[in-house]
Amino acid sequence: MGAPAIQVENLTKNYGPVLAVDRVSFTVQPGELVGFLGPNGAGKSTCMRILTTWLPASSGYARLAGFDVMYESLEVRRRIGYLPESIPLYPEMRVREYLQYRARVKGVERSQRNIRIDYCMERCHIREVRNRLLGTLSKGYRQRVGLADALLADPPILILDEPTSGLDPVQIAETLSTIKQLGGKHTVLLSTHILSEVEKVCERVIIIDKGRIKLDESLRRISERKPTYIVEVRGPREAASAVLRERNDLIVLSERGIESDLTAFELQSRDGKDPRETLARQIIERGWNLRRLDVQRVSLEALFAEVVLRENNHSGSPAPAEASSQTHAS
Ligand SMILES: Nc1ncnc2c1ncn2[C@@H]1O[C@H](COP(=O)(O)OP(=O)(O)OP(=O)(O)O)[C@@H](O)[C@H]1O
Repeated sequence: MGAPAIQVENLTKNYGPVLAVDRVSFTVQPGELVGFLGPNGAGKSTCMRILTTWLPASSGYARLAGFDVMYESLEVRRRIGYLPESIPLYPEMRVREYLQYRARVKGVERSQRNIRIDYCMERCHIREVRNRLLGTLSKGYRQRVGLADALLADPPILILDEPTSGLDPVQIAETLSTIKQLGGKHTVLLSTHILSEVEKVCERVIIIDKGRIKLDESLRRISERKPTYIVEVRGPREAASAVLRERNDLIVLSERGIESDLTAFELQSRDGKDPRETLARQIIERGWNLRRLDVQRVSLEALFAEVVLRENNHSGSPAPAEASSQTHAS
């Protein structure tokens, strides 16, 4: 295998007394589509600015396509497309004119310029605004012009800082589908606040909080993590607890009284086998009632809650285990 597309080693950034990025290390292989997730102020934009050579690190290093961001910044810039969080556009320029200017700056061959511009406008759904002044565009269209700009020179690596910010739901769906199609051919590092976007588009997630990496795992492995079984039994609590704890194939993660004779248990299977049917039989055979028996798969939301929210929330309330359709991390 050649050089990783992105290699980050002990990257640290201080803004005066503020430690924004704290010894961050990760590697992204060519063609991977990685979600970079974290609450506000986690350090995502700072990392992305360092990776795109716009900001020097205080210590540590990063290499993109094998080139050092600090000492070989021109080589790095040639190989990346960057969509910053706020896009600096020239308000008096028209969309197509702006992309022509950007294609020139990026050194796209003259004979290829119009082909690339048309392709990127099509991909980013901005053909209909190609003659509009940038200053008159909505935030959603500005964002998509920024994405088209990032794609212009067909760079192998795309660094996208909140590409769906300001878009309406239809535009979000279109942009996510565009980004998904870019994976494989391009390496994509995508920062977002929205967990469901990562689930829809990415193969892997890196969660950063307070400048430190809290999780770096593929979504497939997350989905393969052992599920939790929720059982609510109406019957004598001590006896019900003893029956569940006697089973060698189960781990009782928690036990909580809901009413005087109603108890909720959180269980995990030791051997990976689904224990629901045997559990139901045991409970019914003893003449108790089974009010609830379900399985909760590990979701990104639950993991996010575990690694970020629980630590920040000193109330100690347990993390929710089920994903909602769209959850904002901040
Ligand atoms: N120029 C700066 N000067 C001082 N502190 C800064 C500067 N830029 C960012 N910070 C601080 O560094 C930390 C990380 O900020 P950063 O913008 O990288 O986080 P983020 O994860 O991108 O957040 P958001 O999602 O809100 O954009 C925050 O505490 C922020 O206040």
